[in-house]
Amino acid sequence: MIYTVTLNPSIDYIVEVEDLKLGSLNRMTRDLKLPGGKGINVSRVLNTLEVPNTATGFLGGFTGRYIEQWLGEENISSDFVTVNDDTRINIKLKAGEETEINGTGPVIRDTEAEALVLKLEALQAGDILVLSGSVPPSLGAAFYSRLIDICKRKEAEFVIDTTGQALKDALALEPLLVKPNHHELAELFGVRINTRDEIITYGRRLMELGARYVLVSMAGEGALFISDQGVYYANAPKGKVKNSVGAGDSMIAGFVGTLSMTGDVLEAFRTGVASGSATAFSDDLAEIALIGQLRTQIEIEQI
Ligand SMILES: Nc1ncnc2c1ncn2[C@@H]1O[C@H](COP(=O)(O)OP(=O)(O)OP(=O)(O)O)[C@@H](O)[C@H]1O
Ligand SMILES: O=P(O)(O)OC[C@@]1(O)O[C@H](CO)[C@@H](O)[C@@H]1O
Repeated sequence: MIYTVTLNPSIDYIVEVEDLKLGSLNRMTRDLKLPGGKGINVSRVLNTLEVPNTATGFLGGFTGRYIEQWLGEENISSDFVTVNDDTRINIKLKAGEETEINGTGPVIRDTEAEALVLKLEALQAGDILVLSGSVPPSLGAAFYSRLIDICKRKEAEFVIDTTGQALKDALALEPLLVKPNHHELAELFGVRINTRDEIITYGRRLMELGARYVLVSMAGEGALFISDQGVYYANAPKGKVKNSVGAGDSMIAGFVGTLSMTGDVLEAFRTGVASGSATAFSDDLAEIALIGQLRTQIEIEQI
């Protein structure tokens, strides 16, 4: 079974404004409230791909209830810890460019944190835990390490999509997959990356540090897949970008879901790229018809 963990979910409030004027009253031309948070996005795309999974993490208040109801309506299995404070609302402002304003997240009390730890004690050998997104400050940066410890003890696998020290700490614990974009990769090693060869050099470094599979996404420039079997490049399909929020999460869902169902890493890579692009070309997350259509446009070449 695949479990996704979203420690800091959100309602993504997507707001479109024609010509943003700071310091004035602006009227929205369109707005949309979507359930968000990286692990929740992964669960929604896994569900679209008909890959069994359960979403967990923390949800609270009216915003938390909105997300829970939405997931219920999509028949997504969920098992969140209910927290006292409201789940955050993240603003995704579209005014020509995309600007994001993310909340820090609610306070998570010790008893609430322990309730999640207890839920994850149910993990079994062979399960995959997808840990995605920011950690609410009240939990402390080391919280992911606690969850990974449970994984290791239960002989489950884990995927981690986070940044900075939390990602560095996780690498030594041998994640199944990490998926930085090329900017995050450069930031992680404190370098500038200008060429594909440099991306490969630092991507390989992630493997040497402990990751089994590394995906480096490059938005419209496609993606690289690095494992001990070699390095592969996939082009990104062409299309009109509507909303790239969640493209990276969709890529993780496509990769992990296909890998768990087929064991074929290159098919997993192809579905990952198609799922990421299908989300970039949609208002909400990827739908199955578009994922299928885009899969046929992806060429994978070994480098
Ligand atoms: N402009 C685009 N055109 C085509 N495909 C795209 C585009 N942007 C994203 N994608 C697809 O989504 C995948 C992941 O995108 P990206 O590299 O932006 O990840 P990310 O930065 O983690 O995304 P985000 O943080 O927006 O969820 C890419 O590898 C590609 O397949
Ligand atoms: O603040 P975090 O946890 O780093 O990221 C949260 C977030 O930006 O990530 C998702 C897209 O990947 C959105 O649904 C959500 O708003």
